[in-house]
Amino acid sequence: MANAFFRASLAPNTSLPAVLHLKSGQSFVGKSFGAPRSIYGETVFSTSITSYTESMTDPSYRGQILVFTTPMIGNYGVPSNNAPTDSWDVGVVLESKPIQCAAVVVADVAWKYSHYQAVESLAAWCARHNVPGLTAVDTRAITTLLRDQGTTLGRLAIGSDASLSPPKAEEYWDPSLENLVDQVSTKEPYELNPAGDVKIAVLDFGAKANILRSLVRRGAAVTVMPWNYDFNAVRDRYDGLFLSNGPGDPQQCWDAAHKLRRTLVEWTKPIFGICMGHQIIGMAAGLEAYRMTFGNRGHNQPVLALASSGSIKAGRVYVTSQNHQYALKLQDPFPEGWEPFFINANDSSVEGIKSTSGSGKRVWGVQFHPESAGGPLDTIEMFTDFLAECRAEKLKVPFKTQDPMCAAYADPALRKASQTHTHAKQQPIAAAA
Ligand SMILES: NC(=O)CC[C@H](N)C(=O)O
Repeated sequence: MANAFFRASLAPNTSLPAVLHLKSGQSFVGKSFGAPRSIYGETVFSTSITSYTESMTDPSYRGQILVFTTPMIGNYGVPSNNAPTDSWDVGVVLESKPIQCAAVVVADVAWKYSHYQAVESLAAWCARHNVPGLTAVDTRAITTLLRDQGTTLGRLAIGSDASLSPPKAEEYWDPSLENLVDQVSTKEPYELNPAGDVKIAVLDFGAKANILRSLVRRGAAVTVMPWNYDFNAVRDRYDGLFLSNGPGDPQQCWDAAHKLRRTLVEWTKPIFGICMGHQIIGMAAGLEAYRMTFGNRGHNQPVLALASSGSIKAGRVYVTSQNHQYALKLQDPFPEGWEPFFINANDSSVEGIKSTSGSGKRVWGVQFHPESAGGPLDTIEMFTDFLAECRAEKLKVPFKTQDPMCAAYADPALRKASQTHTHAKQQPIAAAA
C-alpha cells in the first residue's frame, strides 16, 4: 500500500529552460522550478544539509541567489507557516512570512516529498511566493567557482529569457548598494509577551523569528523596534538591548552604529547582538567591518571560544549556524574595553567580541547564530546568559511602577501568567515620542 504521507508534487514547468549567468562570465544551463520569473541577485552557497525552509525565510538571505551544496533539496516538503496559537506565537513557524532569498539553485530538486507536517512541495512553495529555482545543474562546479572568485553577482534567466545572451556587466544588480535592512525591518514597534518579567528592546535589522522565540521562551517581554529607532530616547524603560541579524552590507546601517555609540557611552545595561547586530556593535566600538571572499553560510561552522562568559567556556569549540558575507577585522590591539570572544576554527575570522570585565559594560556580539533554526544548538544558552544578566540588572535598579510600559509586570496575575510561558502575542505599541 502506498505511504499515506508520501506525496508527489507536479512539476508544471520542468520543461522551461533556465540559465544561471555569473557576472564573471560563466553560465550554467538547467531546468526551472518554482516561479517562471527571471531575477538578478548575489550568488552565494550554503553547506547546510537540512532546514532549507528556515534558510530561505531568513531575512539575511534577501537579494541572494542561494546555491545549496547538498545535492538533493526538497525531500521533506514545506510545512504550513501559520503559527499554532498554543505555542510561542511570534506569528510564523519558519523564520519570516515570505521566502526572502531571490532564488534557489539545487542540483536535484525533490519533486516528491514526505513529511507529516508538509503541506506542499518546495517547487509549489517557490511558485506561490514568486521565487524562481534552478535545478539539473552541477552545484559542485558553481560552488568551486564561488569559493575561488568569491560571491558573484548573478542573473537567473527563465523560459524565453534563457535563450538571450548574458547581461552586460553594468546590468547586474548589486544588493550591497541598497539598504536591504530598511526593506525587511519592522516599520512600527510592536511587543511580544508583554507580561514577561524582564524588558528587552530588539533593534530589528531583519530578525529571524527564532531569535524572538528564544527571548520570549525564556520569559522576556520583547519590544521589536525599527533598525534605526532612537533607542536612546526610551532606553530607561528596558533592562537590556538586543541587536538582530539582517541582510546586506553593515555599512548601510551606520545610522544605527552612531546611535549605539552613544548608548555604549551613556548606558551600562546588558547588550547582545547577533550577526548584523554583532557587526553594528563592533562598528560602534571602533572596529572595522570588511567583505569576506565568499562568507560563511551553513550549519557546521566551528568557532573557538577565546574567553569564558556565562555558559561559554574558553578553549572549547562550538559548532554553529552561520549566514554572513561580512565580518569584523581582527586588529591588534582591540579598542580599549573590548576583546575577541570567538574565532572561526576554519578561517580565523572574528566570530565574537565582548566588553572586557574591567570596562564596566556587559556587551556581547557573535557572528554566528546561537538560535540555530536551522543548525546546532551548541550556543543556545547564550540567550539564557543574556537574560540572566538583564534580570540581575533589574534587581539592581528599583522597578518603576509608574512606567506604563512596565505596568504589566506590576500585576502579580500577569506576572504569574508570564511564568507559564504561554503569552507571547504580537501587540502593536505606540511609537515613542
Ligand atoms: N545574518 C546576518 O545578520 C548577516 C549580516 C550581514 N548581512 C552579512 O552578510 O555579513
